[in-house]
Amino acid sequence: MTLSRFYPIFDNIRWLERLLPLGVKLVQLRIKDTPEPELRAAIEKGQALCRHHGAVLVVNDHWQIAIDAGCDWIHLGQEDLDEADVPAIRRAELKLGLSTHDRTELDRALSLDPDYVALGPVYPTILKKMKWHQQGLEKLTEWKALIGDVPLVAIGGMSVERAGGAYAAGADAVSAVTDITLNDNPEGRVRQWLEVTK
Ligand SMILES: Cc1ncc(COP(=O)(O)OP(=O)(O)O)c(N)n1
Ligand SMILES: Cc1nc(C(=O)O)sc1CCOP(=O)(O)O
Ligand SMILES: [Mg+2]
Repeated sequence: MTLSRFYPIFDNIRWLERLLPLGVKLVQLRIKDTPEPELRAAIEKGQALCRHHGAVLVVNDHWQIAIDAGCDWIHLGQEDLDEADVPAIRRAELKLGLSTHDRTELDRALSLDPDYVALGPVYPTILKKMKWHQQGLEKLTEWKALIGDVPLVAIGGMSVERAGGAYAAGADAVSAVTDITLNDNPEGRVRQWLEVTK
């Protein structure tokens, strides 16, 4: 299965309603601090919107709701893995993307036979506080050599202008949040992303 090269991440379904019609084919719903009924409804709606637009939805963190809602993909970080029932995720035939930041995390991720591995933050990110400042493009090249055919996602401080460097360094897909959501014209920015990633 080939992962779409552009992989934006949003924190609510209003972004999906706005941007899926432009042709985004892979998107993550990363919803934090939201009570269960609202969260479940958002994931179900996100899945329906993605199906309608022929896009793939990746649900961040909430693996049980993703299973219940019949979703196809889940993304988990290392702390999420401490709590998640990976065999249940596999039994439900969800594809699994995993975050990595160092070799120990990569070894753990690879032991779980992931459907992609994400490396970040490639550049400094303003979205969340992290103990890693920036990994750099060289680390993407190192990761790609280590993971072989497993798709590699570059995340953290990515922009339209930086995407080419990440692909050249070995990334198969590039994720972005604030490059789109803080842009004065998110629709225009997504069109630029689609142009550089086609
Ligand atoms: C594509 C992608 N890569 C990394 C992350 C980060 O996941 P995690 O470390 O679990 O942190 P949170 O996003 O849950 O704060 C991601 N979500 N997506
Ligand atoms: C959610 C997330 N995870 C990261 C990691 O390195 O695991 S970096 C990141 C934030 C990405 O946002 P932006 O594109 O605005 O920098
Ligand atoms: Mg997480």
